[in-house]
Amino acid sequence: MRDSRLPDARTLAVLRLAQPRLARFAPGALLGLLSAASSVALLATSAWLITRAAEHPPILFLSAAIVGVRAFALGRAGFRYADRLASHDAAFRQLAAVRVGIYSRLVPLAPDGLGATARGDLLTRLVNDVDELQNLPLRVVQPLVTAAVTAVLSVIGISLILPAAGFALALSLAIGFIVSTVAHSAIAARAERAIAPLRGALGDRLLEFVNGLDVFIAFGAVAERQAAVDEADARLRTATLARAAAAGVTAAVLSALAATATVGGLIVGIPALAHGSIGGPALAVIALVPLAVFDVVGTAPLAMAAWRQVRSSAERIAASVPTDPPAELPTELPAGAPSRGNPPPQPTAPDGTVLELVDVAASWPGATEPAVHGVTVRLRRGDRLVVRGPSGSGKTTLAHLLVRFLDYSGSFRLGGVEARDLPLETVRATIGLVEQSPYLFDESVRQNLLFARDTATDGELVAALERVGLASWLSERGGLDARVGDAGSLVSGGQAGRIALARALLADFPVIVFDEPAANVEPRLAELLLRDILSIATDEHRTVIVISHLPVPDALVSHRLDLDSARPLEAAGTFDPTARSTPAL
Ligand SMILES: Nc1ncnc2c1ncn2[C@@H]1O[C@H](COP(=O)(O)OP(=O)(O)OP(=O)(O)O)[C@@H](O)[C@H]1O
Repeated sequence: MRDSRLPDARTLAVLRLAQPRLARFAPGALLGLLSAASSVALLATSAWLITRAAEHPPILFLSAAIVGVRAFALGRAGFRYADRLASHDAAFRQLAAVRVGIYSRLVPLAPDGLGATARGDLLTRLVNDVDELQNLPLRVVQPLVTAAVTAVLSVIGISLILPAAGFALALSLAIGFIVSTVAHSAIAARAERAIAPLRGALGDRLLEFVNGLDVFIAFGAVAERQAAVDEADARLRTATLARAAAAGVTAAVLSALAATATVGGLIVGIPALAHGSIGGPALAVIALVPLAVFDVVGTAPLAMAAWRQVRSSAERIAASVPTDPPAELPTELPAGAPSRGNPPPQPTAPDGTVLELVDVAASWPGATEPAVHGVTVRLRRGDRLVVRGPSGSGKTTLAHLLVRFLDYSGSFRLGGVEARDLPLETVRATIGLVEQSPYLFDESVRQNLLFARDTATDGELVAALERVGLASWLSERGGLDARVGDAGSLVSGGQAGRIALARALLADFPVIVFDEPAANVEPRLAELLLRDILSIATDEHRTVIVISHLPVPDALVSHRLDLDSARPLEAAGTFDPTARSTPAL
């Protein structure tokens, strides 16, 4: 059985991270215990008081109990409130640590180590599964501790009044716990373990549905995809219903056993009353206290159920990040290690070289063959390299290795320093990548640009937009507050490309790589965009690498690189740095 297995080491590490340390957990647990004890004491004192009052003793004999009832009633609510504050505060703080822990393990994988990860499922792991972990302290550990301590103290208390009644209470509590836990597990264990993965599947299908809506509408596949979402939703609902049914059955079993415990107390208590070994008020306590104790102990079977869900979420979180990142991804220098070369603020080697690749190759995670290989090129400040090659020849792969999304073999030097000896941050501050479909945030134009340099003034932002030919567009749209829409849906492909260019200029990368910057632009405007990119870069003495299948005039190009996958391995992509301005395409 799956539940009987111990969680594996990675799941245990996630669970350990989710459980607040003792100093934080103890105040909430103690307050919760005081609240539960107040509940039981309130019922015991009330039962004693009402029965004793019926005997008409002098009021003096009742005053302590009257004060007790008030104190326990107030204490129960007050301790419960304080418990909620303390235990939720501890759990939420812990969640922050869990989230930061997961993000810091995910970031080194992004973006190329997450290619095979379903984004909707990843989102539910980061949101719902992490949220589920708060239940470890709140709904698993604390209720079990409270239930166990309350049960033991109540059995001791009742045993002091009448040992046989104490034994009856202990027996019914044990039976109640075992029967309700087994019943709950039989009805809902499988569903509870399935809820987190089913939630992930639903998130995934929903995200796919929303993201691909235009394609689904165009191909008449909306109904089919909607059915897929409905099916995932129905499976999740079935599992949730099974969980609710199990909770209902558990509550019914516990109520029945609480009543049985009361009857048991009366069965052993009435003869004791007849023999005069206990009084009427004590009998009332023996008969009624089990009701309050079962109220508290009844949370234990639900805690076992919560444990199944917490464990399933912890397993999913542990599995969302591989133990060892794929070898194809770059590794960061060890923390605190000085970079083996000086970070190049002006990334120019003494001989004037900005960037040099010698026999460079790179592979995608899990691939058996390198996607690009044998690339040799040397660029100086202000050089403009145009890379071309057939589809699949490794142009995007080259762009990704240049910004260190992928690791490389061979030599890749930046300002004379081997790139793998520099912190990733330094490489990415030196080389900027403008991707084929540049991502625009659903924000104003201003925010999309400030993202590159948050200290820029409005004047600098407008100047950057003017520089990339967007001045009239900007005034038509009403200035920097204009929205660009979700993923740039309110701007054209060419405008998005220009905003991305402005962003790269503002970020002030000494080297900028453009991956098919004109891919989504009609031919005439595409040529104009390419021209602008290369001439602006020339004016600003930046080094520019443009991946493009479109012809680029010789006058704008200083180097060309052909990545022809049809060529033999040793000759592919080799560029002779002495041969400047090779024939135009
Ligand atoms: N994320 C990825 N995971 C695994 N393999 C990939 C990934 N992206 C690309 N590849 C593979 O790497 C090889 C090179 O792809 P790449 O995208 O670099 O080519 P490209 O020259 O940019 O093509 P295109 O002109 O069509 O954009 C291809 O065989 C491709 O299937």
